[in-house]
Amino acid sequence: MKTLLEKLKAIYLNSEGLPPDRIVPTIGLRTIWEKYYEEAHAIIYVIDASCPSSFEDAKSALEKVLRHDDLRGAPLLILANKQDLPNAVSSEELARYLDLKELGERVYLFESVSAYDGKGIKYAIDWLVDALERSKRTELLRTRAGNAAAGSI
Ligand SMILES: Nc1nc2c(ncn2[C@@H]2O[C@H](COP(=O)(O)OP(=O)(O)OP(=O)(O)O)[C@@H](O)[C@H]2O)c(=O)[nH]1
Repeated sequence: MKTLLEKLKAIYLNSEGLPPDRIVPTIGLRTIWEKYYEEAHAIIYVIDASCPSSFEDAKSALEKVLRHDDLRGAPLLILANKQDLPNAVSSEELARYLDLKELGERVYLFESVSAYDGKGIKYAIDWLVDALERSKRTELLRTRAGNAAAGSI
């Protein structure tokens, strides 16, 4: 995700972004995910598409995220990352592997991307921006944020 965020900065802010070899690994972030759910407008779930042995874990972690009440109605973008690697599976294949049953009415997209060469990222983020513009959840979060700001004056 960090490599991807640097690429996003590079694409959307026209800045350089850290090169991949300057990005250090995060340790133990998963335990604090839930603290952010309530305020999240969307879910971006990044999967290493070059590593099928990790798909089962990725699937159960994502299913748990999708079951969480605090994320109800949040648009879901699932990124099949590392498409620059020859063994990476496509977003369609990944969708078949994951076979998510918890999608319900949720707006979602599986997209093939590479945080290294930038493939697919603009398309995916443009899709997300559009989904957010139509999202009831975003409307609700904005109203809530507005009320909180008004209350603090
Ligand atoms: N080939 C390739 N490698 C990538 C890509 N994106 C990330 N990586 C590499 O995958 C490893 C993990 O990337 P991170 O961006 O740190 O991913 P993360 O999920 O934040 O990882 P942690 O912080 O370690 O949990 C790093 O060695 C990256 O250089 C990609 O699109 N292509």
